[in-house]
Amino acid sequence: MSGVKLVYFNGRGKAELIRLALAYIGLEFEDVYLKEKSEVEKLRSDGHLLFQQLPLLEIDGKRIVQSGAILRYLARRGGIYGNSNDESTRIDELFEGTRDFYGPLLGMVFRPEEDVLKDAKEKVLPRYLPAFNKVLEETGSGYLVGKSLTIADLGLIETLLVLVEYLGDQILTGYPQLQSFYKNMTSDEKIASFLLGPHRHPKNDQTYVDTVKRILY
Ligand SMILES: N[C@@H](CCC(=O)N[C@@H](CS)C(=O)NCC(=O)O)C(=O)O
Repeated sequence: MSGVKLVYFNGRGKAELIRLALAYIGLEFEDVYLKEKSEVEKLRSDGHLLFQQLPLLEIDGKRIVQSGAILRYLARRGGIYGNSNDESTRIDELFEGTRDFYGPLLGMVFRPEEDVLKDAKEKVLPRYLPAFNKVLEETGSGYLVGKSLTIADLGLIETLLVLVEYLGDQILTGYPQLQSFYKNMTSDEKIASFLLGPHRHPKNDQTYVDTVKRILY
């Protein structure tokens, strides 16, 4: 096992935030996209997937699964996980909030026929947009916790990027702190170069949805 490898399906899903985190903390890595069911089955039968699921990060001779564990590992390694137990706990609260916010948005891509979009607009957005806007207003630093970027900010910007991409930037109207956060984060040098670079996976489209369904179901 050599070099850093992120193994996932050919899409964003639970891997995109890991790609952003790897790029942000400056680790060179290779994206390994599995496109066939046989490739996933091989990893499973080789015993490389603890719970039979992806993503999988190979790094420094280790194999790590569970996106939350991978992201925290990278956050600790890159110094974007706070400086005390209290700070890390606050980061966890907000980071978990971004993951709960992001989850239903993935459903917009996979199950548009099930009114997921309507549900997202009526239930998910009113729960998370005001809450994150308020936190940013309280810290006043442009970041969710303290005065510098943490993994919680990366979680939030990835969620907002998907939201704006699918629903348009008017979705942030009425949330001034989130609008400035979106603007500042997308113009951050490291984030902007990730967004323009080779690791940013293109918007999930029907081909992607079909491929994932073919591999998984
Ligand atoms: N809690 C796990 C969930 C991983 C997960 O649901 N992976 C999906 C793809 S996004 C998968 O591998 N599904 C195949 C399966 O469950 O057999 C994580 O966050 O990494």
